[in-house]
Amino acid sequence: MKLTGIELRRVAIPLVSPFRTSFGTQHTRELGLVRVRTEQTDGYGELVTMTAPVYSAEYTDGALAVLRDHLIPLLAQAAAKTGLDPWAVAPALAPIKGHRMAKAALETAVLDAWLRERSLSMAEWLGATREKVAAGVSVGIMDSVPQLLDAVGGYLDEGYLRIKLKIEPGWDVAPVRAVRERFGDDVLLQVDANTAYTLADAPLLARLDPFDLLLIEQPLDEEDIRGHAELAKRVRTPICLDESIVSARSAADAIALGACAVVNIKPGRVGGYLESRRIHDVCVANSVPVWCGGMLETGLGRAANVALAALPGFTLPGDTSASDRYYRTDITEPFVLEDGHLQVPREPGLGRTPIPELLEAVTETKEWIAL
Ligand SMILES: O=C(O)CCC(=O)N[C@@H](C(=O)O)c1ccccc1
Repeated sequence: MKLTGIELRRVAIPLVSPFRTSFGTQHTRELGLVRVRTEQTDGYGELVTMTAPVYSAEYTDGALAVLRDHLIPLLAQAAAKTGLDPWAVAPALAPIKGHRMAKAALETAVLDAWLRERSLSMAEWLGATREKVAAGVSVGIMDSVPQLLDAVGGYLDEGYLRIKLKIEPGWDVAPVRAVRERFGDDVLLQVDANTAYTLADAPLLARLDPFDLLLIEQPLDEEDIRGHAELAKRVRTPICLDESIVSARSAADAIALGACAVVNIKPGRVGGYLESRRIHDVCVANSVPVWCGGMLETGLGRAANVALAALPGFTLPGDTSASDRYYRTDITEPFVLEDGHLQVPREPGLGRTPIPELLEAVTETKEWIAL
């Protein structure tokens, strides 16, 4: 596949409500967009970095710079010789260390274009086995328990099949207890700490055990694999890793060390959808259930995540919520919750394309790089 140029955009989309996690509160989602132009079509990849490097070391302006100054020149060199297929992208970018979200955006754009040229859907190419995926929803830290209960009640009324509560020290046992007392024991419920605790908090985290949670997500520092393995011996609730899992290798290591019983697969965090499928395969081989995490993606990244979540090993509802969980207006045709599920796109490529006037309305900067 011959590439003719690449466009980088920085977009800023207002959130329908502030989203608070243990590392801060977001009012607007500032992310990047990569468009790869080939002789026949366009391909899109979403850059899921945060505005600041608070979830991981990457951040949007830095990722756009590394794309412009390092990753795209390398890709252009590889493409100039033999054209480019999706599985050749990661090897071409390997000389650059890290920057997995930036690499994921570029690889996904190339994959999208390659699929569109062949009228293949992402779901078909990945090996999806489902036509729709169960949708969970992530609920931020709130100012009060009553406010949280209103939010959870609203999402359950909308039909979400799983509730994920963000927690941090001082906002953990009480909100979980309140949700259980109000909505009962049958609601699928899990918590996400985003690395906010230490092993010394094991007794506190064990106080979550009576609430029959599906999992506790990333309680400790992303580099504390041993700590998670020790914590798993001191709490009954299954440990799930997010920030710690950056590749199939790190997933295999964490599983072998007993650091996690569940894995959140986030394509941007692990360098793209090809590596995501490898992590899925490693987890399935170890009987470790996986679910698809989210980075408040627009309909573009959301479409790819829904296709990924349709693979057989994704047995838990993921953070693949409807578009209106975060955005009043998505930049693509929105994803709509239907009986607690999202339909897996079967159109060529990601199955969603930006609506030009909506994309322009949220574009802060854009630049074209001819190849
Ligand atoms: O539904 C979504 O897309 C967001 C799910 C979610 O809570 N993501 C969290 C996370 O830590 O997993 C996150 C939010 C914002 C930025 C980074 C991560």
